[in-house]
Amino acid sequence: MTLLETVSLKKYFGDTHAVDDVNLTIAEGEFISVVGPNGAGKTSLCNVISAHLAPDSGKIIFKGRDMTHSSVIERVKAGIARSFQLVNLFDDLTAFDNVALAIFARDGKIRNMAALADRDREVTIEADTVLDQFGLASKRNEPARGLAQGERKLLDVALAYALRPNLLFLDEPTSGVSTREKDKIMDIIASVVRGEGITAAIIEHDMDVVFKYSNRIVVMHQGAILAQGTPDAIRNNDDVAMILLGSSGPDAFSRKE
Ligand SMILES: Nc1ncnc2c1ncn2[C@@H]1O[C@H](COP(=O)(O)OP(=O)(O)OP(=O)(O)O)[C@@H](O)[C@H]1O
Repeated sequence: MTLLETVSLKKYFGDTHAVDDVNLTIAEGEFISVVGPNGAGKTSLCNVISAHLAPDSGKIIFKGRDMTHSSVIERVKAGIARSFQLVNLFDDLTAFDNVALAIFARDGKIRNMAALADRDREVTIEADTVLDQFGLASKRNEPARGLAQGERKLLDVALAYALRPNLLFLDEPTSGVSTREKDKIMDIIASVVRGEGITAAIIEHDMDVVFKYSNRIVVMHQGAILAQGTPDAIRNNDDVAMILLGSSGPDAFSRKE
């Protein structure tokens, strides 16, 4: 079943066509990657889908509802959450407090102090479960600023996950970490999203990560979708290799350390 559909979506910055007539459909349960050279429009597309940017024209349909003009909060409530290229943590708070705050933010208003105390117990259990799912239980009481880069990336994804989305959009979840850590981070993310039946879309530059974890790859170039298909189809698409790596053929995609 279709979860998200963009219809002729456009976002221009002056003469720059950051998102140019994008028709993207994401089905429930998919794990897609959005790839493309720097400036292709990947983050702009994500920003428009999450309401961090308003489109110039086009539509965003989520769960069959037209959400084009809805706010970030309305989209989070509907089930769209995203993480950012640069992690967005409260650095002085512990890993636990970061997750607990995301859970409280998701729930909104609390009626009275008794309700707050009850909720506090539930949130503690839920936040500890989330930390455990993301392999961060042993870092529970450490301030976010003291965590290693890979742990910070995971905590950032955990905050988006704590919003209980149906669609989780992750902007470069493995940027700035070593190749070995990338696989560890992606194994954890893939296991959580698949285990919970969450639909995921990641923006990613490392094609080994993209080929390993995606069911479908969407290639953007100059704001538009240049190609999309299974990892095998994209691996063997010479136009895609030319655009992404400036060379042709499947060998262009082997990881270079
Ligand atoms: N706020 C903005 N104001 C003006 N131009 C912008 C703005 N945001 C993005 N752009 C431009 O829109 C185009 C698409 O940028 P975007 O960041 O979406 O690409 P990207 O594919 O995510 O790139 P990268 O892989 O480098 O993150 C680029 O030419 C960029 O300079």
